[in-house]
Amino acid sequence: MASPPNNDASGSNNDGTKPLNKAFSKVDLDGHNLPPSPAPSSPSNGRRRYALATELVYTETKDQYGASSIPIYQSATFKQSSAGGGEEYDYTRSGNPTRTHLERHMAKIMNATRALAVGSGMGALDVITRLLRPGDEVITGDDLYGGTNRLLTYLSSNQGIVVHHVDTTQVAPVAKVISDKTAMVLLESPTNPLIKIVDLVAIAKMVHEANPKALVVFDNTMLSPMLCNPLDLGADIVYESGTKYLSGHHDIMAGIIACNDPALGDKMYFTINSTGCGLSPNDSFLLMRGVKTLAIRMEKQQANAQAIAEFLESHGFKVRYPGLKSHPQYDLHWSMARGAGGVLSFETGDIKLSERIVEAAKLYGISVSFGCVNSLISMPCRMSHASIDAKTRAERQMPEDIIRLCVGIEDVHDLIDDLSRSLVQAGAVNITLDGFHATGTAQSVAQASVANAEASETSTSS
Ligand SMILES: Cc1ncc(COP(=O)(O)O)c(C=O)c1O
Ligand SMILES: N[C@@H](CCSC[C@H](N)C(=O)O)C(=O)O
Repeated sequence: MASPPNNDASGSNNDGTKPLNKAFSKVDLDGHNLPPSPAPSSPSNGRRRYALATELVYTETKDQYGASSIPIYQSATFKQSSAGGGEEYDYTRSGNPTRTHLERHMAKIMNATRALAVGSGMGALDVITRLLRPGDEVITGDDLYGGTNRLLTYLSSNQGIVVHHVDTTQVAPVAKVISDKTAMVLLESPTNPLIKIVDLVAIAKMVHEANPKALVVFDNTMLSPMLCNPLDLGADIVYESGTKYLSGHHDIMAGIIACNDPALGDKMYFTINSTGCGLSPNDSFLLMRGVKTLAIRMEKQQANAQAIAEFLESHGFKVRYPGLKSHPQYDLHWSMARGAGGVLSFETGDIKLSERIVEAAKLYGISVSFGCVNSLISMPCRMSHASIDAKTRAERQMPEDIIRLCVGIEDVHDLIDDLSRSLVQAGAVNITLDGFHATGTAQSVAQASVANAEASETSTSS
């Protein structure tokens, strides 16, 4: 995993569990020292016995033939021994053994007592927002995944829900709008695509004090349970798009919801059974198979992302990535997370230039989504966030030229070579004797961003 800022020798594993043997647990496969957990203690609540990488692959299947991989129970119905029923399963919409196996595994991985698997990340948010009633208020961020923004806009236009979009990187803007009508505070971090960091711990504390009935809901798609356990940091409900890191191969759509309150879990299960959005047996199997390699994929993806972020920054681009010390919320990120993840974005200052870079790339597929084993490149304002109208994007200061890189597990030299070639081919860099440097617009964007960061540092310290 990438290194957090402080490097003491407290002796816990990088996912917060206690090592049995310090000598081995603090050395990774390459013999480098592993950093200790920067996250606040991150207790396992008694559900996880081993380090997360071990728990991801360790499962107990209860199968009559001792199958070591959960079978796909591809059946809509289950026979009952009598008309009275009473068996665990009757109908796959209500429950299916393959899905149950995945849900129990995910609960363990997410430090939850209950996990629920549905057909997509948006399906997960739909289930969660059905806890709301007309007149309820939701507080959320001003840099949100486009689909989340679209669902919230629908709820406010059609379901009588009031939605406040505020800057959730700080507590004060949330505290300003919280009231006894607030039913939900919906957070996402790092935000997609501006890679802003949300202070979950401080916001959850403030929300629970100001309105104990309000639920703090956290979208952990960008980090995955490998890097962050929001339930340990104050969230009441956490959800993720299983389409991304959890499954890891962009071959399924899935969503996972987790919580520690049995009553909340029952309410959300009621919605899943009533609406029929539970994950199919086949996709439950694929998600179960994919999640076993999450630790090793994430380790490689974020090591590659770190190298690419440093490469771009060293050549004068304004890069947004929480693994870079230049990220304005670097310390805050590392206080909550065990790694920086595999998504970064950078600006060029020119939409056409960004288009040329994206289209010149060969190894990076032009595609939405992230978290899969192969690298992707996109222009969020045209693609993943196109459902946010241009005026709102401008109000929220989303640069139209922003390029998002979702880094995979390829050889990092190939990835950097392909990016360098694309930058040169697009005319984004000048080649000089001492290497190459961002040209005109890209360079002035980077310089302006340094000037802005220095100005905001001066204004906060004065
Ligand atoms: C941060 C985030 N949350 C939720 C979703 C929704 O997930 P899905 O596409 O699986 O519905 C996405 C992407 O789609 C996302 O980027
Ligand atoms: N056309 C889709 C776009 C999906 S974006 C997927 C992913 N979350 C990302 O950020 O790339 C839609 O309208 O939802």
